[in-house]
Amino acid sequence: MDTINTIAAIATPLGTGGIGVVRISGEDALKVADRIIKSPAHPEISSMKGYTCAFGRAYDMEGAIDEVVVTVFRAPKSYTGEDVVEISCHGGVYILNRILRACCDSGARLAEAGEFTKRAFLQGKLDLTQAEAVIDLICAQGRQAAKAALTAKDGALYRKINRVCKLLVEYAGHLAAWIDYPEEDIVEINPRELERQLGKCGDELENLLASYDTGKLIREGIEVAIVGRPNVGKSTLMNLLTGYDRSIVADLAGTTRDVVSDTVSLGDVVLRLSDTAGIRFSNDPVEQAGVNLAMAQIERAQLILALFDGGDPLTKDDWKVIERCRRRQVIAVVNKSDLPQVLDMGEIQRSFEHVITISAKSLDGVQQLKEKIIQLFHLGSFDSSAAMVANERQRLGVTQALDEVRQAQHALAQGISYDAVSVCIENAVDHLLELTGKRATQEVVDQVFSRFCVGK
Ligand SMILES: Nc1nc2c(c(=O)[nH]1)N(C=O)[C@@H](CNc1ccc(C(=O)N[C@@H](CCC(=O)O)C(=O)O)cc1)CN2
Ligand SMILES: Nc1nc2c(ncn2[C@@H]2O[C@H](COP(=O)(O)OP(=O)(O)OP(=O)(O)O)[C@@H](O)[C@H]2O)c(=O)[nH]1
Ligand SMILES: [Mg+2]
Repeated sequence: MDTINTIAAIATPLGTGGIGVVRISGEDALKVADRIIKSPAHPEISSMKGYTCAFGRAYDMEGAIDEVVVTVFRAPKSYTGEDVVEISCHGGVYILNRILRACCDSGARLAEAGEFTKRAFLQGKLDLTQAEAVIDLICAQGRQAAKAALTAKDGALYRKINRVCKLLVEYAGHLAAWIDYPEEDIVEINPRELERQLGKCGDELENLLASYDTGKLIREGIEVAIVGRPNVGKSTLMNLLTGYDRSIVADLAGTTRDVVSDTVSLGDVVLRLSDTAGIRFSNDPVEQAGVNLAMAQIERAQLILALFDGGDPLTKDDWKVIERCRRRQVIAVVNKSDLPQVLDMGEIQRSFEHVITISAKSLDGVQQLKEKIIQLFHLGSFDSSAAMVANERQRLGVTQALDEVRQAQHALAQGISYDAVSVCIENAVDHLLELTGKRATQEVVDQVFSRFCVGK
């Protein structure tokens, strides 16, 4: 057991920046600050009020480290619920590390990953789903993902789970009373009515699960492979979508060799794009290796943009691409619409459900391509202000709770003993309480916070 209960960490990214923050939390946070900060206006940081700041200098044994601004938060009104001191210094790796070391030499210890938020959880500031939303906020790459994470941080999922949980506890209590004191004057259980109520709880849990796949796409982005035979304009499209010269474009067939990847936001949607080598048979082992990578990318992708050259007839290599894309989520993109069109569109229409004609040169059709992607993944109907299940842990917990609720319903319908019904409902409650962390094992809690970075 660690005896030092005051933690410190660098809260900002370790790099060069305008300012950087070292954060201290715990009962000795103010004492630690007293030892390393000298502020002309506040000789004792520990006598500052909560939510106030002061200008000063940070010192260690060797002397002054930097000029800083110190912000004081007093328990319980802080992120962690404990006394917190934030030291804002100049944003350099050396200075940040030296101030952190000074904190540790003055009564703090290094924080573990996620320990600040874990303390907020232990102090009851957040439930586990809200803590998880903090990481999702940090990792959000687009508007929808950030909004959904903030909704969860505000407790939308927590409240929903809590509501269902309360109802189930009520039913379980009623059943238990009925089972234990059948001869007493307890309102009789109407199995049909209870079955109906359980059905409603089950439906709520089912609705939560329904948005999981779309939410995952919004959070993590869609893995998109841009493929096609050489010279159809894959790299040109890649550059157009990323907005800069990410890939080399040349009139030479076989220009792209490696997989070139980048992440872009198209409106609300994050695409994890991969530009690939043109698919054709080649005697050049290096080019062939690139083609193999392209093939592998097709297998991995959630969406394939299969490019064709509208200004050329279909070739054997085009057919290879068509074969590879069968039974996959594909948009056929017929490029170079600015050139006289000779491509057999009939064949393309027969081979692909979704076909978009564009010119990567003149940008014609690119907007339609984007809209098609949003439409294909049902991202347009995504409601980021609704409660939703945001990760595997939550999905599993809700699924297990739902399973128990459905079993309870089934048991009622079959006229199986109230004992069995009651056990199922109690199991469902257990799963829900583990989700919010009200009744979670140390392992579950540690697992959640192990996903955090140090300083959060
Ligand atoms: N400087 C700074 N910026 C930050 C944070 C921080 O800790 N420090 N945050 C985190 O890393 C986030 C903000 N989160 C916070 C959450 C709660 C409280 C807080 O003081 N809560 C009190 C008072 C609430 C109230 O007045 O209603 C409380 O919960 O009792 C502070 C920051 C993002 N920006
Ligand atoms: N006219 C016209 N030319 C285009 C268009 N898109 C790309 N090109 C040209 O087509 C040639 C090949 O483009 P790239 O983007 O390098 O083609 P690629 O598919 O990446 O080729 P590889 O990497 O060799 O497989 C270049 O000269 C581009 O300028 C278009 O929409 N219209
Ligand atoms: Mg290329």
